[in-house]
Amino acid sequence: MKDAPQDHRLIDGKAVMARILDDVSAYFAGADIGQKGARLVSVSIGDSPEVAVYVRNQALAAQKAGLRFYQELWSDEVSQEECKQLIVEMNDDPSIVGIILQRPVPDHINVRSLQSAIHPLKDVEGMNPASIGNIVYSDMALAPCTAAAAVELIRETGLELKGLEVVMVGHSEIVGKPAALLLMAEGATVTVCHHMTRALAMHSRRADVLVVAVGKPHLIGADMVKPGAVVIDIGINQITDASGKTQIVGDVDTAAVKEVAGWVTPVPGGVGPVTVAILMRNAMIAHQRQKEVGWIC
Ligand SMILES: NC(=O)C1=CN([C@@H]2O[C@H](COP(=O)(O)OP(=O)(O)OC[C@H]3O[C@@H](n4cnc5c(N)ncnc54)[C@H](OP(=O)(O)O)[C@@H]3O)[C@@H](O)[C@H]2O)C=CC1
Ligand SMILES: Nc1nc(=O)c2c([nH]1)NC[C@@H]1CN(c3ccc(C(=O)N[C@@H](CCC(=O)O)C(=O)O)cc3)C=[N+]21
Repeated sequence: MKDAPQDHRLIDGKAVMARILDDVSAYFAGADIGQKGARLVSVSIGDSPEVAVYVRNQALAAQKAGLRFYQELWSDEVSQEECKQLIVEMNDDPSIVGIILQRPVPDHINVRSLQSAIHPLKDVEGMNPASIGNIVYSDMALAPCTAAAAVELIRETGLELKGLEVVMVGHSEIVGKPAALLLMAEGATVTVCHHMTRALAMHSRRADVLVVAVGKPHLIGADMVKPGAVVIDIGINQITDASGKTQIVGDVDTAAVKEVAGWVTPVPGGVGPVTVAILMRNAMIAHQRQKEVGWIC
């Protein structure tokens, strides 16, 4: 059975997304975006099913936000140099407000070096090392989208993050590490767990807020959660059930955990939509900054 969205323990990511997109579309409706309009460009290198869902939702959200959206699909045989060259051309194109480099990329591509080639003013995903560096200095303007979405959803509960025990499970560059930094900046006491952590449950059971980004269905069961805690499920996993139907689930056993936790984000309908909305908000911030420095008139 599907979880009913009106269940008060489930945080409604789609409602949060709608609210953020309203603000962004009001901005772009009032902003001078020139004759060509403002464009967001998504770059995928090679085909990947997990990227396809994300890109589809980005295109829909961009439309709602009043942005044009272009999808570039580069061959998985493209060279590092060619990619860099194409990114430099996009940096110089005033009609492009932001560039998204979808992950994963093929093995022969150095993703970090390509991410560095995206100009920080166009880095709407906040993944350029310079942008990541800014969050160490607590400058959160262009923060990585999924990490920022996790913070946004915790705020939705009305809880003050200051002083709370937060346990972050997963320490990837794209999600876990930046989320831990953002949560620290919010005043939480953050413990970061990963595959070498001994006794994960011992840590997770102490958490007032448990944030999970691993990619393993049902990693977090009810016995691993403190009663009344906030559980933010970032995982997106495609599974095939007993009847052969494919389904998207997170890293948390939502049905069981919501009987113990105070709040849980559902998958789908939780972190995913808010991630996409934050990307649009980052595009708005990027546009404002590009105007301030005279990149666009
Ligand atoms: N909703 C959204 O917007 C997004 C969702 N995702 C989803 O989030 C999940 C994580 O993504 P991503 O961070 O990119 O994945 P990665 O595979 O890059 O990272 C997974 C992390 O989980 C850790 N880990 C692995 N096994 C365990 C374990 N048993 N206990 C604790 N930690 C463990 C790994 O640690 P170690 O490195 O030490 O092995 C690693 O830090 C995926 O399901 C992905 O699809 C990702 C991006 C955006
Ligand atoms: N550079 C980069 N940044 C990313 O943030 C990134 C990436 N690469 N590669 C792929 C993963 C995956 N990811 C998703 C984000 C939102 C949804 C999403 O909107 N999901 C909806 C809809 C699901 C559906 O339509 O079935 C939901 O959870 O409700 C999905 C997947 C971002 N990722």
